[in-house]
Amino acid sequence: MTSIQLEKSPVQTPATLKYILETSCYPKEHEQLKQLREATAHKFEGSWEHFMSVPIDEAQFLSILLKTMNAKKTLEIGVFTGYSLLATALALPSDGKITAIDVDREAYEVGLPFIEKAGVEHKVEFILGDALSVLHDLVDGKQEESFDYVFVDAAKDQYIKYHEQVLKLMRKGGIVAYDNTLWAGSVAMSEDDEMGDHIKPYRKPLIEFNKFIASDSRIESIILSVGDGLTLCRKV
Ligand SMILES: C[S@@+](CC[C@H](N)C(=O)[O-])C[C@H]1O[C@@H](n2cnc3c(N)ncnc32)[C@H](O)[C@@H]1O
Repeated sequence: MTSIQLEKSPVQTPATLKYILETSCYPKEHEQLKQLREATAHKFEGSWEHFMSVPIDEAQFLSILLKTMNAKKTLEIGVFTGYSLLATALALPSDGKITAIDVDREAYEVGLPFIEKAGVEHKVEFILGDALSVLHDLVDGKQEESFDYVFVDAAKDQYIKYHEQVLKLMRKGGIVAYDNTLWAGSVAMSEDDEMGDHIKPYRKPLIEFNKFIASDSRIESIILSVGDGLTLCRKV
């Protein structure tokens, strides 16, 4: 797992990231998160999906953020096997809720036993479906201004569209976190630079998203150099 995270980080040197993981992250990782991470690595070994879970340092950062802001009602867009979902559920109080959206139930079911073993499945409502249409349903279902925190980690070319709906759903002062906004460093490269085939298609949409967010006066925002780039937005 260490080597996967090292390949994934566009901003840390391998030595610095190894140091962060070994000194700060692995010793504090919840046992069920560790087991979920290992089960995911085993199930998807050798495939590109191997890289989809959020890195441990990012999950631990978000966990502290959730606790600091006393978040209770949360939303996750893009679940995969549930590493960020379980990290969020563990950070919420016992009456906290996380609505989790994904088109892939099979992947969610890989992580579900660990969510159950951690005793936090009662906080999770999994909704199978396309994120954008579920977001519209939530808006139509009168859930506006009710979410404290939203984590976005699904289709990278839909982020601007998600943003419009998410802003309606979030309360003032709420936080939305967008994952992968540095996209393996490609957002800072030129089109002709060498990059993997899986990186190219989403480079431009993410550059556009980053520009859009920087000029959106409805939020305060910052791109953090955590993991593959994490943009935090606070609704003003
Ligand atoms: C990067 S993974 C999420 C990783 C997850 N946050 C974690 O920590 O393990 C992206 C997920 O988004 C889902 N996804 C992609 N497009 C989607 C869409 N249009 N609607 C809902 N889910 C989508 C994929 O099925 C995949 O599980």
